[in-house]
Amino acid sequence: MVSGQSRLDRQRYLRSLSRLDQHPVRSLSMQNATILLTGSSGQVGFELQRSLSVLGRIEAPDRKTFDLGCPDSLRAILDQIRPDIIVNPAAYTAVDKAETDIATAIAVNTTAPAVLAEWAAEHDALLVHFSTDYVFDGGKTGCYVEHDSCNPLSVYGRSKLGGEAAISASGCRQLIFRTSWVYGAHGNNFLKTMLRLMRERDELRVVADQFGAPTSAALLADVTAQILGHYLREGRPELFPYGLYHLAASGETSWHGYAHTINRLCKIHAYILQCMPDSIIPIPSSAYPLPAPRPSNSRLDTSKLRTTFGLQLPHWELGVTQVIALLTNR
Ligand SMILES: NC(=O)C1=CN([C@@H]2O[C@H](COP(=O)(O)OP(=O)(O)OC[C@H]3O[C@@H](n4cnc5c(N)ncnc54)[C@H](OP(=O)(O)O)[C@@H]3O)[C@@H](O)[C@H]2O)C=CC1
Ligand SMILES: Cc1cn([C@H]2C[C@H](O)[C@@H](COP(=O)(O)OP(=O)(O)O[C@H]3O[C@@H](C)C(=O)[C@@H](O)[C@H]3O)O2)c(=O)[nH]c1=O
Ligand SMILES: [Mg+2]
Repeated sequence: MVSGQSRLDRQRYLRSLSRLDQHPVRSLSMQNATILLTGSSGQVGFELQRSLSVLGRIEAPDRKTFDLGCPDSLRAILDQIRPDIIVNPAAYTAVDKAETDIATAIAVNTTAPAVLAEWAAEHDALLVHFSTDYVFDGGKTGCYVEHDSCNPLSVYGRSKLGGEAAISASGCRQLIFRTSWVYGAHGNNFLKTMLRLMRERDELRVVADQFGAPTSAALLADVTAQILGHYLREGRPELFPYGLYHLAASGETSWHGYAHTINRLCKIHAYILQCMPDSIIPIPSSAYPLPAPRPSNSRLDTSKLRTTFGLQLPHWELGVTQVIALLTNR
């Protein structure tokens, strides 16, 4: 039986073939690829600058030059750089602030990706985009697969879903990686907040009823580079398995479990000499009210990505161990 999703994938595939008839396929290889990278000052963008550097020439304009908050200004820069691949980790990621700064969140997370996708469709470029577990409401039992229906609980989630939808509707060559709970040595994240709070406070209270997989920016960047390597080596880009993929580290935990592991690893590294073994208190989400509700289930099923590209996704604790070792100079 052909599922609704497979039918949609097939329709998109046929649409992309008909566009390829109109525009002859550009010859592309690792030697001559130009990659436009957005958000290079962010967690994922920082790591992508490293991992993509072996694949081609990277153009990484800062936000003054390439401001996703002003989507109308983007075409001129795209016409100038003429990228073969656009990699877009830039986003409005302040989940609570987005609840009141709605117009900016939508400009950056929905309208700008739509412009990038239109340009990519017109120029046979590939758009690589990142999205989030927060497109789901968390009500599912078990892991979310790519074609599960979305129902974001927050403005951030809605604006990111809008970006996905616009890219999908453009029919451009596209890879959308939905991921979760990103952290890295560079940039701001929950792991770094915990390290700071563990030094400042005697007691931490962390929600224990939201589940997902902390995913390192380095893992996202490495997997993206692996997959782009396939794309650049593929002699017939019309055969490449474009689409939406869940991409997260394996295993799962709660934010409380994550904080507990950070604390344990810090003890191993003797980073915080006065550790707080019993002072990370599990609390329900209701005891930690925030402007934007978070989904209670952020678990992403990554089978599609692993089987399509033949990749393994390491356990989340491995990346956390590495980042803590980096941050504590061990
Ligand atoms: N962080 C997370 O936990 C998760 C993130 N994601 C998604 O992964 C992707 C990467 O996230 P992450 O690296 O953590 O994000 P960060 O918040 O670390 O970085 C965001 C980047 O976007 C840039 N940016 C923000 N606004 C604009 C703008 N108006 N014009 C140009 N650039 C802008 C920032 O620039 P500047 O430094 O100048 O502000 C920064 O470089 C995003 O798509 C995000 O939605 C998905 C799941 C979880
Ligand atoms: C700092 C802190 C947070 N929390 C809770 C609040 C929240 O439910 C959870 C995570 O908090 P944060 O605000 O750090 O995380 P948040 O900004 O919600 O992280 C999200 O960012 C966006 C960009 C994504 O796409 C998501 O995948 C996810 O990573 O932990 C505590 O319970 N105790 C604390 O001391
Ligand atoms: Mg946050």
